[in-house]
Amino acid sequence: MDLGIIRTSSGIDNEEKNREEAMKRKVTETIVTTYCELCEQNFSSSKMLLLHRNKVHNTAYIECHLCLKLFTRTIQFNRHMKTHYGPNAMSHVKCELCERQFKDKESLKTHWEVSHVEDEEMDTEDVEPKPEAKIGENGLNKDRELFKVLGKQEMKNLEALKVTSSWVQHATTFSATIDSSTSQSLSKIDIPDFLTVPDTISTWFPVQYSVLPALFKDIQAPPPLRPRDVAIAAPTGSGKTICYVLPVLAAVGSRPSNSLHAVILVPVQTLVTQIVEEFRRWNGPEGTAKVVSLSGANDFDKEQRQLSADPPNVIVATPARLVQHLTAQIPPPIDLSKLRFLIVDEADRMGKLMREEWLDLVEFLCGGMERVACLNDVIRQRRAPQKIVLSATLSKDVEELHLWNLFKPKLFSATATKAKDITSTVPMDHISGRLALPSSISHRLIVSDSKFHPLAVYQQIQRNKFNRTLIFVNEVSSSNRLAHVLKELSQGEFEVDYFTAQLFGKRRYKMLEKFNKNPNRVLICSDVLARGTDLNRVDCVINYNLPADDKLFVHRAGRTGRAGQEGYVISVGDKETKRLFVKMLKVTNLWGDTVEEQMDEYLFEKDLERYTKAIESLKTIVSTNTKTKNGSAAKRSGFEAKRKSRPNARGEKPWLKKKTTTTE
Ligand SMILES: Nc1ncnc2c1ncn2[C@@H]1O[C@H](COP(=O)(O)OP(=O)(O)OP(=O)(O)O)[C@@H](O)[C@H]1O
Repeated sequence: MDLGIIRTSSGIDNEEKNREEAMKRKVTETIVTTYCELCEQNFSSSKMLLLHRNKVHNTAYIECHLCLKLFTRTIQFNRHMKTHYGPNAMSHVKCELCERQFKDKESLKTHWEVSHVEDEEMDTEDVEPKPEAKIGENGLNKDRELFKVLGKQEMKNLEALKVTSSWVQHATTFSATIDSSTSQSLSKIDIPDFLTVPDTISTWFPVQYSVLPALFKDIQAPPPLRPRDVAIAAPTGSGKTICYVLPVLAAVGSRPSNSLHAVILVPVQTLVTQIVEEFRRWNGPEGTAKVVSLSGANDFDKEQRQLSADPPNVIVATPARLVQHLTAQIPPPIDLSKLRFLIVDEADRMGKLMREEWLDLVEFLCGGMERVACLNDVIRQRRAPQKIVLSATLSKDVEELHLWNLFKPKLFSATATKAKDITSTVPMDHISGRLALPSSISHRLIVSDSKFHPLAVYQQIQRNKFNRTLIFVNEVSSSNRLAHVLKELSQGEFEVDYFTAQLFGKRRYKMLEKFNKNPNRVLICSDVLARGTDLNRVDCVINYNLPADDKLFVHRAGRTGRAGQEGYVISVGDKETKRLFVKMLKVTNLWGDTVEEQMDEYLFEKDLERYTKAIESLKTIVSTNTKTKNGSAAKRSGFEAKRKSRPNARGEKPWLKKKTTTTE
């Protein structure tokens, strides 16, 4: 026996021990990043999860044959191929057995040898004909319920399964339509007597009547462990804001302590001011709860001083500004350890990177809200804040919902609106099972030559005598030009303003206040106002440029027809844009009730003269602007030359120094 390899039993044991310790270390080190909603198993990477889902739950995935990345949805795979491998990336050779794509015949040949050759050998056996797929009692293909026997490779086309979380399927539903039959009287819900009901509120809307009792119950009789998180999916303008304003004020109470009770996060500044206003409406003039807004509209240092001098009970903020305050100084001036509510309005607008950008930090400062894996976690996190996420287009996608790390979530979802029922064949990608416009909104598409679009918009406003009109454009430049042409055409019939993200601070609110207070207004804006903004009685929303997707169409349209009032949406386009528009809206049947109106050239004749004058004056303005821009550039260079000609701080004129020639 070679002495070199004599190993005492202890030697073997040590090795075993080291190996076990290494395994334990590896297991503990693997950070659980994701888990399977269906069998609650944890996985160290989304790729492992996808493979598990494909193997155990038969959900399909598509693998990019070039970078081997996995996708659960074809649309993601196509987008990946187009962005990474060019527009014709998809036109590759396809393996007819497993339908995988390969960039050329060579790679297909190697793939075939690797993964199908043994099949051919196996095929030489006389394989009995495949039995008819037996359908189980739950309507699933019984074959698919059987696990594959190890060592038996069967490449078969897997059907994509729509994986929906159980809590999404068992939602508490309410009517999406707001009228006298679905609203409830105020006496049906007991609200704390220190809250003042605004005069405009006379009944509870369906979403409020469905959500408020559940949240008030968790406040009046707190459960032994943390209360269940809540998700709310209701159409635009259905009164979702009050669903969290009242519970937060009730939790703060009539004699508030100095601790922070609630943080409300919204995607844009305009919403911060609007929600603080809603708190003030219910909080009454004395205002027991101290509500503070943190956003780019205020000065950062002033906000910091206010937070340290007078700690608030409620913070309404944009995520970026909140993180700025939480990381500006250690310890942060905001104490999240006693938070009762963490609320995110327009949740689907926060984007996929929100967990990296702010959610992890906020959860860490709330005392840790890691994914609950056992009872010990539940007990340790019993003081964690209750999360409430809301949106009119909350996504149903399991991965997106998974990002919120909701604790035993309860979903409150609107049922289909009367006018927009959708057949079951339409892919339901949104929580409420459908993208829906409030039934009080009607949509009209004006098809005309693109050079007459401003004139078509003017004629629609003039013909329908809209009192307040919101016009959405996609570029800032078109808002200025459209505003100029409409001013020239209207000649004082109505006021035209334009609102873009370039407007800062108080000017935004002054513009909105002017629009809210005065009649006969037209406000041209970008999508910064598309979500959540609650403007006073907007009669009509005009899509001068098409929205980027169906969700944005719903949010833009939701600026009108709020609280059950009547609203009109007009989209302006030419034949090409109509084709794109129909394609975008047909999938979720938002195109269902659209009325199409063809505006031919003869309809514009009566205003053609004024229109050409308006275009001429616009051209002169644009050309003068470009001249001034060049001029200022020239001036700037002239200014540069003058600046250089002046003596420097030491009174020297370095440019006069003669170049000293070195003589050897
Ligand atoms: N019970 C009620 N009775 C009368 N008006 C109400 C009631 N609840 C809300 N409103 C009014 O309805 C309008 C829309 O409310 P809110 O902004 O909360 O809707 P929302 O669902 O948040 O809309 P969005 O999805 O666009 O954010 C507001 O002007 C609000 O004052």
